[in-house]
Amino acid sequence: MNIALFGYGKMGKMIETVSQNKGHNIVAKIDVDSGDIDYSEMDVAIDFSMPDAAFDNISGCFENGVPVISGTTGWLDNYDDAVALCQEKNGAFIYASNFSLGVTIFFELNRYLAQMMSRLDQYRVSLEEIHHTQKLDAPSGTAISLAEDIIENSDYQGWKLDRAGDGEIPVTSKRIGDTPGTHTVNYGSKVDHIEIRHAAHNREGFALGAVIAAEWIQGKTGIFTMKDVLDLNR
Ligand SMILES: NC(=O)C1=CN([C@@H]2O[C@H](COP(=O)(O)OP(=O)(O)OC[C@H]3O[C@@H](n4cnc5c(N)ncnc54)[C@H](OP(=O)(O)O)[C@@H]3O)[C@@H](O)[C@H]2O)C=CC1
Ligand SMILES: O=C(O)C1=N[C@H](C(=O)O)C[C@H](O)C1
Repeated sequence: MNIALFGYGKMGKMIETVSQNKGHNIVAKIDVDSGDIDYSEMDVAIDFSMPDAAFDNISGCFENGVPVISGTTGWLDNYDDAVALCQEKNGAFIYASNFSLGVTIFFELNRYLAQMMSRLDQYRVSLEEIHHTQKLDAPSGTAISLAEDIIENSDYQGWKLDRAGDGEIPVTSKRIGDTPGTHTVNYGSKVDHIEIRHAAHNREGFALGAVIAAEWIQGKTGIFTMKDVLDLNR
C-alpha cells in the first residue's frame, strides 16, 4: 500500500516506521512548506499534523480521490465540513481522537460504565489527561471524546476544563515531561471511588492503529470509526 504522511513530526515518523515494518511504502511526506502535492501515487493519506493545517490537508485529499485517516486533534470545528466534502466526492474517511486499539476498547468501557453509574447519584465523575509538554491542545482530543461519550450516556450536560459547574464534568489537563498519553475516568463517592485508566507506554500503539485503519479502508467509501475497523458494532 502506498501511504502519504501529512505531518512528519513525532507521529509521522512513528507511522513511517510501523508502515515500513508492515511492508508498505511511504510515497510522500507532506510538511508545512511542501509546495505542490502530487496525489497520483497515494492509496491513502494519514494526517497527524497541526490543528490549523488538518482541514486543508484532508480537503485536498478528498478533492483528489485519496482516502483519509485523520489523527490530528483540535480541528473538529471543521469536522462536519470534512464529512460533507467526503460524501460529495464519494470518498472514505476515518477520524479518531485516539487510534490506539487499547483506547478503542477503553472508549467502550467508558460508555458502559457511564450508563451504569448514571443510576447512582452518590458518584461524581471527573476526567484527567496527562501528556508531554509539547502538546498544543488542552484538553486532549481523547479526553473530549471520553467526556462527550459520558454526556451521551448519563445526565451530565457538558464538560469544562478545571472548574466545572453543576451538571458538568470537570476535566484536568497536566503536561509532564515526555508522557505519551494517560487518560483516567474517575467516579468518586464519599466512601470509595472507581477509576478506569489507559496509559500509553510510547507512540507505537497510536501509529499501529492508524496503519491498521489505513489498510482496512482500502476499497471502501464512506465515513467510518475505529469501532468499524475493530468490528465492535455487533
Ligand atoms: N489520534 C491519535 O491517535 C493521536 C493524535 N495525535 C495528534 O496528532 C497531531 C500531531 O502530533 P505530533 O506528531 O505529536 O506533533 P508534532 O508537532 O511532532 O508533528 C506535527 C507535524 O506537523 C507539521 N505541520 C505543520 N503544518 C503542516 C501542514 N500544513 N501540513 C502538514 N504538516 C504540517 C509540523 O511541522 P513543523 O514542526 O515544521 O511546524 C510537524 O512536523 C496532534 O494534533 C496530536 O494531538 C497524536 C498522537 C496520537
Ligand atoms: O498529542 C498527543 O501526543 C496525543 N494526542 C491525542 C489526543 O489529543 O488525545 C491522542 C494521544 O493521547 C496523544
